Amino acid sequence: TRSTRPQRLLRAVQKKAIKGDPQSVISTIDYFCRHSEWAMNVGDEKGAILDSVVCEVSPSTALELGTYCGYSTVRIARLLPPGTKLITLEFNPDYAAVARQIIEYSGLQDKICLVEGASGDLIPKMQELFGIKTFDFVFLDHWKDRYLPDIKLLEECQLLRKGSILLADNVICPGTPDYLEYVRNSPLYESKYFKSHLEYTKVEDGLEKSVFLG
Ligand SMILES: O=C(NC/C=C/[C@H]1OC[C@H](O)[C@@H]1O)c1cc([N+](=O)[O-])cc(O)c1O
Ligand SMILES: [Mg+2]
Repeated sequence: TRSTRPQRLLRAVQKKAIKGDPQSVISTIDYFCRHSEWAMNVGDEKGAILDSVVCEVSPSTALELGTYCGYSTVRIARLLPPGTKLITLEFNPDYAAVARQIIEYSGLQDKICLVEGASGDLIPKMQELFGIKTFDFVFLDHWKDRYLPDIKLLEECQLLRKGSILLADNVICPGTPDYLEYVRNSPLYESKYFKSHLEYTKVEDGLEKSVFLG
């Protein structure tokens, strides 16, 4: 049977990127998605905004919802100081299998813990599985209708603290209207929109950065 797009993306990384070099893995994926096949990575333009927020927060504990092929996982982990952990949750086992290989190829496997499963099931287990008290940084990039229920779950499980930063992809395209309405109107958050474009296109999209006020 025909290979899948994630498998073709992985093959491009194994063929063209330098093993152990996260930046070359990132550049190879961006080149593949611009010149061969579009894929739903956060991409280079929004990725630069993601980089600047990760550097500003310099998190000790970080959570990513929606690994896909591991592009943003590698982008985030390459900026984390030694001894910090990025936990990334992926529901789709085929995506997870590709992401594991891309993460390993980048050489960042010691900073990343990829867990397969539904975010709604795994978030309440973060304390027991990883001894996590609170997350300094959360990147939301999974199913768009799960953003709102999952941050409410993070609140209920007391996994956010004063100053925790949420960064959400695709708040315009495909769009997360209920999430946006919540973080922009709830007294629990201070929210800011970073205008950009849908990865590898001219379509408007953006990232929403929200500080939990506790
Ligand atoms: O659905 C998107 N992401 C959620 C991914 C959902 C799938 O991967 C994680 C989950 O296991 C599910 O199988 C998405 C879609 C577009 N898009 O343009 O359609 C652009 C993006 O940046 C996106 O993150
Ligand atoms: Mg996205």
